[in-house]
Amino acid sequence: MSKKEIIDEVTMKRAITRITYEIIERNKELDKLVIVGIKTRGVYIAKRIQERLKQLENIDIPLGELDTKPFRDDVKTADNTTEMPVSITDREIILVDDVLYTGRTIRAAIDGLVEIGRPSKVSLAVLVDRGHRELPIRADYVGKNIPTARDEEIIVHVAEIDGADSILIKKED
Ligand SMILES: O=P(O)(O)OC[C@H]1O[C@H](OP(=O)(O)OP(=O)(O)O)[C@H](O)[C@@H]1O
Ligand SMILES: O=c1cc[nH]c(=O)[nH]1
Repeated sequence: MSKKEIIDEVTMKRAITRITYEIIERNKELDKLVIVGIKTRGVYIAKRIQERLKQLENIDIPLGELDTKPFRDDVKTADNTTEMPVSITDREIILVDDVLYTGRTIRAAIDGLVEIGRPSKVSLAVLVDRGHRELPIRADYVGKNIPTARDEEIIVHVAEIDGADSILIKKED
């Protein structure tokens, strides 16, 4: 097994900045947005986007933290640790995650959202799309498309949890 860095801190920051510019370009009513990070690491990517929107547009967009575990189709947990600071009904949600793979986490995330409100629109931003979808789900904003083999793994490190920002690929030898 080998682990190799494929995206460094600077390139990861640029990718998040580009996603933020695309969100600004495609959303004329920024004050309707709610950013929702998927626990765990999606929350930290969501916070970076929120900070960049504040720097670029001087706007405070509310940020929620979504627990998808109670809505999974494999191993479910009973308690829901979702934290949402505002009502999401009639708001435009930007769901944020670090990696998009099979799409099953996003399917669960949509269930988690509709349980607490009725958004007028839900879009998806991911730092990495590694392919291999098992459901008809696609991202609206993609930081990096990284083609992978099924037996590889993409590992996103964020400074807040892992000590530094970086994206690694894990391969079986
Ligand atoms: O498209 P999928 O096949 O559902 O895979 C993508 C999900 O897998 C990872 O979550 P993980 O469960 O490893 O949690 P983490 O964010 O806490 O690392 C990643 O953060 C995505 O949420
Ligand atoms: O490679 C993968 C697949 C799912 N989730 C990850 O974080 N990485």
